[in-house]
Amino acid sequence: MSDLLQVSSLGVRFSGLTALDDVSFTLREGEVRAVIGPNGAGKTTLFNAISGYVTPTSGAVLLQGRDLAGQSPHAIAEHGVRRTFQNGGLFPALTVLENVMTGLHAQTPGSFLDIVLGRRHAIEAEQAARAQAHDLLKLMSMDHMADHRAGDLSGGQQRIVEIVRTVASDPPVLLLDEPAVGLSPVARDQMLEIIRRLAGEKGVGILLIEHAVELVMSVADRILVMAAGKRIADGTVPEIREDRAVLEAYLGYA
Ligand SMILES: Nc1ncnc2c1ncn2[C@@H]1O[C@H](COP(=O)(O)OP(=O)(O)OP(=O)(O)O)[C@@H](O)[C@H]1O
Repeated sequence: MSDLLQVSSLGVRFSGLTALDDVSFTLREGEVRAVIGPNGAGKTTLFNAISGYVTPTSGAVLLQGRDLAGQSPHAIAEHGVRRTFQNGGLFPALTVLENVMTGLHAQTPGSFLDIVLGRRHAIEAEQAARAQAHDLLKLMSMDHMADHRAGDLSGGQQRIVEIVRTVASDPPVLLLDEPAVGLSPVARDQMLEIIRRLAGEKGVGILLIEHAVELVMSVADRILVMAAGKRIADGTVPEIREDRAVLEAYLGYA
């Protein structure tokens, strides 16, 4: 599989504090890549720098060869690097299906006015979007919730719908910030399954911040370990389990 994203020597400094120090890694198509590290390691800063919410002080973020570093969050999302936030904000009064359709909106030709005026191409586009949203919900085993109001769903279900909405536009890269935090064991398993399917069946490259190490070990293909703004290890699950620097710096024993 080819590299989708190449992060090279990325650095972020906040007036005197180096929050991210010369971090490099790659993300392949269909790969689940976890980023772990103790509090203050720089994980959120890394996500913010990749998605444009903070401006990197140095380095590059190449998406399929094109450098996105320093562009606005909106431009980076348009290029296909999408992220979810811990409280992503679905439209609570809309149904699950309608929320997913809002994620397709950018791809759907035909303005609201066209739809209101009943113009044929707009109606066809709307029907196609509806069918596509259903397919996506089915792929994520959420189709039975399609007509529920988003505001009536549990927190975990809302987070799943937010992920479905985020991937509705087929972004090549998805950044997930602690998707499983606070979920029940059942919802957590469902979330893991969804992450695997997005990578395995849709080929999305997924970058995942997660504190629950056992969850990371069960879902990630490769793990980037950070401490104090630096990359301290990078490798497959067995490699990371054996890595001395990780055991010492992250897990706290020598
Ligand atoms: N906007 C900011 N201004 C100044 N310092 C910041 C800012 N954002 C983060 N930092 C600092 O940068 C360092 C890295 O923080 P960051 O939030 O990226 O770590 P993290 O690994 O995500 O931690 P956690 O697991 O606690 O969320 C910390 O020392 C933090 O205080």
